[in-house]
Amino acid sequence: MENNRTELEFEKSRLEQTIALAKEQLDQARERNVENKSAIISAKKELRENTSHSIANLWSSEGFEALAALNQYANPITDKIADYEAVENKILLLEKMIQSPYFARIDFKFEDEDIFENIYIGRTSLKKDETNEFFIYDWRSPIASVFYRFVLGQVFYDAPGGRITGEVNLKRQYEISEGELEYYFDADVQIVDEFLRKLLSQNTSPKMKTIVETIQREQDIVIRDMENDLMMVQGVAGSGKTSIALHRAAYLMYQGLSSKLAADNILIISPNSLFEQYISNVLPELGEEHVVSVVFEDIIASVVKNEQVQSRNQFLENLISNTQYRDIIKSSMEFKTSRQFLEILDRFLDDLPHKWMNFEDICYDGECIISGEMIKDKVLSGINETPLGIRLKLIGEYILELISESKKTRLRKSEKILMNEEMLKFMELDLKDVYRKLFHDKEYFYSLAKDIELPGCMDQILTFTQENLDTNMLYYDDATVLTYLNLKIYGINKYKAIKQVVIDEAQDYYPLHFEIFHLLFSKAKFTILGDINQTLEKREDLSLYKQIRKIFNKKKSSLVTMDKSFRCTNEILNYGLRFLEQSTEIKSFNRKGDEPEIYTANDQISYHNMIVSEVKSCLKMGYQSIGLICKTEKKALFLYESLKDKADVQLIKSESITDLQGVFIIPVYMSKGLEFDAVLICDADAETYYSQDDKKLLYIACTRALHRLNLFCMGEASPLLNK
Ligand SMILES: Nc1ncnc2c1ncn2[C@@H]1O[C@H](COP(=O)(O)OP(=O)(O)OP(=O)(O)O)[C@@H](O)[C@H]1O
Repeated sequence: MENNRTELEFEKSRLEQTIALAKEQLDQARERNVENKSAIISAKKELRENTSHSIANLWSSEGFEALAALNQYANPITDKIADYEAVENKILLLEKMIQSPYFARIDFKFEDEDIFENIYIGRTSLKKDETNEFFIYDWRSPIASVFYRFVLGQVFYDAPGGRITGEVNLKRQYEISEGELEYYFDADVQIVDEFLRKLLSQNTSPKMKTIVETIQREQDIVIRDMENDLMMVQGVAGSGKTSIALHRAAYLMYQGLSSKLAADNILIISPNSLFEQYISNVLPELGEEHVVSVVFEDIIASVVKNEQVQSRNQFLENLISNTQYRDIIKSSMEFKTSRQFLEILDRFLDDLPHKWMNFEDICYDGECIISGEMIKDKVLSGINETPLGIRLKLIGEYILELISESKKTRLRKSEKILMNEEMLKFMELDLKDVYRKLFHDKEYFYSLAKDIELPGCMDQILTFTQENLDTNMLYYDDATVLTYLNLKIYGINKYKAIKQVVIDEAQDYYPLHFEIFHLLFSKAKFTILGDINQTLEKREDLSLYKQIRKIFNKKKSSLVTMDKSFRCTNEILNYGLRFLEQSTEIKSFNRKGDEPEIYTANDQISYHNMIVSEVKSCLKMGYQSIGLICKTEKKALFLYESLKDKADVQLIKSESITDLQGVFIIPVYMSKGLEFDAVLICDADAETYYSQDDKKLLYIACTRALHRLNLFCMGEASPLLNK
């Protein structure tokens, strides 16, 4: 008892000291930014006073001096602004730190020393400048890995200088809020599990949360991996893949301090904007504000310009809806993103300058400057070193030089543009037009596809694509192919700086997508996370990861499997398992809840009443996020129209961006990656869910629920619900 009291006193006093130090540094940082601010204002004034004339004259004969003068005044401002921003960032971190400086402590003794040191671990580090003493270690620091990976006893961790061994005789966890120590406990496996179970049984928040306090050993191994150029994770629903992806990005940033990795060197690729919004809090909470995140459509838009492209959500809506086009859309996507079609595309690319370009003689003032045959030779001679589009540009410039020479004077800019538009037009490639030709000339298509295995419905795919390409919209599958062709023909510089790419929900990409990632980020390292059981309208097995490995062809790669789900209760997880064809080993965190129930109604009114009554019960139970999942957007819209006057519900459509707090109606493909306290699968009838692919949708829908899951249907329940 006495001992406990002194321990508590010790912890309280340690917390006070830590907060006092953080406050001192906060005051200093604030002071510094007051100074920075006034320095920026006066430097700006000086710039205005001394350079206003020069800016106006920038393009005149004294332009260069004006520019130099401008630089002389502008550079100090830029430096001050950068410093101001860095200090602002520090202020934010310190403000958070004062509220809750650390969450864990380990007492660690280095192998060759006698004394155990108290290592406090928090979201960011705190060091006393005068003594260099660490009051808090960042959770990403090498020594902090001991907390995540070991219980008590002999331990080790890998530091930049090599492996360090030692001993741990205490592991303690804290709950500190608003600067007050709420409680602490000394951790052994059982207590830690209990702590985590309690944490997981809380209600979800509108945005994804960090998990720094409870990262599991196997998760930590992936987060900190620096050995592999390609790290792949196959993890069951709710096993923490997205959490790992984000914590890994934060870890890479921390590591980047020594390897000069900046925020714009990391790219996170998310499945859609809603998901992007859902995860947008995690990195800032971990102190990393600026990591860039994109969705695949952003990539398409940056490569295929000036086209109206069908969104992925629109594509999925068509793919999943039970319309006459469902099969052909699916076959077309599968084929166009397959290795077989890739081979055809590569043959087509080789063929472009032979078959699809007419090289004409270039004549100027009655004189033949260069023959078409010669241009063609030049194009073909360097085709392996430089992409075709770039080569054509270079040769175009060379021809303009030849014309200048024959004219014996330099061509003016306007003349060059005119010649490009008139004489060299045949050297331009309109890729969409060329791609259209591939599908319009069936005989040619089949000649290219010689010896390649084609799907039985190849003819239908050709006709379907022809028709689509004749519309104003570029369909998602064709836009993906055109992105590939564009990259092969022109290359791209935009993503040259990217050194680390993190791809979540990898199971939804096809081989062609991975080829595109490979072309875009040829020098980058990849972290790829997915679940072969959560595909949309496609079958996957572990060979997905083999394919990825083959496409990226990295020196060192690894595949880690995660089979423990942190999200759902036992009952929900077990219910979801019935939809998996392959027997998958999934462990739950042994959290208990109610068994999911199926409710059927014979008419619309009682069907809607049942749903409204369940929503009310969920709200009464205190659940803050409730997801009403429908198969498609069309069905979601219909349900919304029927319920909106009976309950406070919101509809999530293709491009909705919102906080997930409240009651939502959402199509299943948009619910991927998200989670809700309670889920109602609203259209679990036999007409809606019937195929093998639909089973995966049901699996995805069920595993969105943390605490409560129920299924509703009008008419006959889907036979897929039977075990
Ligand atoms: N180590 C952990 N400690 C606490 N919570 C965790 C941990 N790992 C995961 N979780 C929680 O489990 C839930 C699922 O995590 P996450 O969304 O990252 O899983 P996922 O594998 O990406 O799921 P899905 O594939 O179904 O989208 C989240 O609420 C997350 O906070």
